[in-house]
Amino acid sequence: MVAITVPCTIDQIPLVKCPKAANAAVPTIDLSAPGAAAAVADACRGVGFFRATNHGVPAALAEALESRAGAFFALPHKDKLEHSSARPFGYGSKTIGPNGDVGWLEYLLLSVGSSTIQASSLPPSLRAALEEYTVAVRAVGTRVLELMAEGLGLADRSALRRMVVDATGSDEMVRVNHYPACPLASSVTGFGEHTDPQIISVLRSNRTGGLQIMLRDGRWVPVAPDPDSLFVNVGDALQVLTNGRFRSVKHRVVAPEAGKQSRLSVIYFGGPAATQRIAPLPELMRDGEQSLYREFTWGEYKKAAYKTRLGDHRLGPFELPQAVTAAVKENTSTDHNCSSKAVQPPPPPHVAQVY
Ligand SMILES: O=C(O)CCC(=O)C(=O)O
Ligand SMILES: [Fe+2]
Repeated sequence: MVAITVPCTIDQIPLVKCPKAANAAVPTIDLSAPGAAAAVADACRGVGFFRATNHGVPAALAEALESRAGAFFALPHKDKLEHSSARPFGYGSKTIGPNGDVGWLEYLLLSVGSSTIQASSLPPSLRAALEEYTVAVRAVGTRVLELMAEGLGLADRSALRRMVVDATGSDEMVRVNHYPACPLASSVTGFGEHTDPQIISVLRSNRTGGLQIMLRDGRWVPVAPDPDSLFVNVGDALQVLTNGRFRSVKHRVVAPEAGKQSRLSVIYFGGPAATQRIAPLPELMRDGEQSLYREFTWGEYKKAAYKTRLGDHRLGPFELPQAVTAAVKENTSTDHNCSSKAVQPPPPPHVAQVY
């Protein structure tokens, strides 16, 4: 990435440096089809990302949210700033987290408690649309977590779901990202590369692309937008719970170029309660298999992660030595042209922010 200096309204937003690539062949899984559990597990073992169809979220809910969120982002900047007081939650513009990450976007980051959005000051129609959508997307998260447990062969099909949707004090969030077309340059970072920290993320966007994922061989590839589908990605906590069987996928967003429609995405993040112990599920461990990570609680992870940058290797401090050796072997065998930190030997032990 190369930093550019542009007028202060943009500040210094890095460019994304990557050759043009064909759209990713994202695994597509019909959530209600027989065999969905095995397909989900395959996708999570592979790229760590899949497209979910037949997910049950009514199109009207997503469209209502899209139009109300669009109206919110069209408000004068000073009106939107009134919603930015409850950091890290609320409205944000161009800065992501407290540690210097910037992107060509504005967003609302909201905490979900008992299915309700914790943001009483939002315009009531937006809040209502967010709540309805959140209830529906949580149900998708529940179904996906059950399919994951089944696909992993866990006897207790509720083992993952219980950590997120059934747990008191679980760490669920909804984020609405708005990426206006960027008039000053192309390939401008919308949302810098990162992995999502939680257990799962469920994303929906409008018809404007920009999302890219990193394949296992280190290549960055664009994901074609599809407003009728939901995209699920494995988060860091799930990578640990499965002792690396499921892979937390690196992803990023490139801002739309001048003249293009804005990108609007809504992401549900399903994380556990602060006291939840995060360690490989004993039932998954084969005889003699060693944990790749030292045990931590979700609260410890978040605390460490808040101190770091978006693209940092946040699981690093929790990896045990054999995990680092395996990662070096994998990374040094890749060959590609994209600039990316993930194909370097693992960085020193520090972690990225949880946002
Ligand atoms: O806006 C997007 O499409 C993805 C954003 C993202 O990765 C995130 O909010 O964690
Ligand atoms: Fe993300």
